[in-house]
Formats: sequence, structure tokens, C-alpha cells
Amino acid sequence: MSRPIVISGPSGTGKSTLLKKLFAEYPKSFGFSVSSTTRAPRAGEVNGKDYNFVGVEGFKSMIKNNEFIEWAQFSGNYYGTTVASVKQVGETGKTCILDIDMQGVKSVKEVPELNARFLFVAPPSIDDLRKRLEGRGTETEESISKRLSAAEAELAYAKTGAHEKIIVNEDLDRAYKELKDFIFAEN
Ligand SMILES: Nc1ncnc2c1ncn2[C@@H]1O[C@H](COP(=O)(O)OP(=O)(O)OP(=O)(O)O)[C@@H](O)[C@H]1O
Repeated sequence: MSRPIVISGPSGTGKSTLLKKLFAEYPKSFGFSVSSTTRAPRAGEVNGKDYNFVGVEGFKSMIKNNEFIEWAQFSGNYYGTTVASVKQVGETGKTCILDIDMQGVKSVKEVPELNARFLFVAPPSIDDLRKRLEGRGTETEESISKRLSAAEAELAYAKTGAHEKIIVNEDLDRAYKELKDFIFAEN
């Protein structure tokens, strides 16, 4: 089973952009884990594919059994990622990619059996990050401020050496090449 790759970095740093390129170039090699949730399935959502849909009691007993890498409650529903769901991606012959924040990185580190590899994507500067978030056109001024202060914490955490590789996403093609070099390196 290939080792899961954890990709983190401030919001707006270009993680989705890089992963989109990777999935487009290698459509069969990578996968995301399926999250578990107590919310009701929406029309067209498939159990085991979009989410693992579970009842509240079931979810609570999974928490007790330590099945989650991390879980949270949003607007009355539980959401989480199980250790099993990450392993399942590996069992299909794909490499699991986890696109998560600093808290998630810390949680994955608490599950040594996953044997994950950690990659951090940094912006060239906080100023560039602000410009990207503004340019993406998806954020209000308030949410940009929130993301920039979270970015400071993410960057400080990266400085502690928590990641095996830090890529500065300045020139996109160059950053993408560095991403592939890391992902496909023998490990
Ligand atoms: N190397 C780059 N140079 C300039 N702009 C970039 C670069 N990489 C990505 N961008 C742009 O920056 C914006 C943010 O990128 P993206 O949405 O991929 O960030 P993200 O890290 O996935 O953010 P989030 O964590 O909020 O999902 C997008 O508009 C994207 O087109």
C-alpha cells in the first residue's frame, strides 16, 4: 500500500490548483478518502462514494472506538475522516491524498500506522496570498482577514519542521514539478 500524502498550507496558496493538475495528468493514481457524516444524503449522493452516511448513535460509537483521525460538528451534523477510509484508498492501489489544515496534520501525526508523508505549500509572501484570495473572488474582506491570520499560524507551524517538504508556489509550473518530484520519489 502506498503511503498517504498529506498536503497542507494556507488557504489560497494553490493546493486545489496543484491537485487539479495532478488528478488531470494521473486520473487513476490518486484518490481522496470518503468522509463519514450524520447529515442526510442529498439527491444523487451515493453512500460509500460521496460520504459514508451513518446515524448519530453509530457516529458516537465510532468516536468512542477511536476510529476517526479527526471529526467535527457543523450546523448540527457530525463529519469525520476515519483511519479505515484512508487505508481503503490505498487498498484500491491508489495513493490517498489528504488536503487538510494544520489541525488535521497534527491529527494525522497521531496515527503513526498511516505512515503518511507531509507536504506544505507556501505562498511566496503573505501579500501574494492576499492578492490570490482577492483574485479568486470567492471571499469577503472578513473571510480574507480570517484566512490571513490562519495563514500566519500555518506558516509558523511549517517553520517547526513538521513537513518533509515545503514547496513555495510562486511559478505554478515549477511548483507542480516539485510536487510531482516529491510524490513520485522513492520512499
Ligand atoms: N502559482 C500561482 N501563481 C498565481 N496564482 C496562483 C498560483 N497558484 C494558484 N493561484 C491562484 O490562487 C488562487 C487560490 O488557489 P487555490 O484555490 O488553488 O488555493 P487553495 O490552497 O486550494 O485554497 P483553499 O485552501 O481555500 O481551498 C486561485 O485563484 C488560483 O488560480
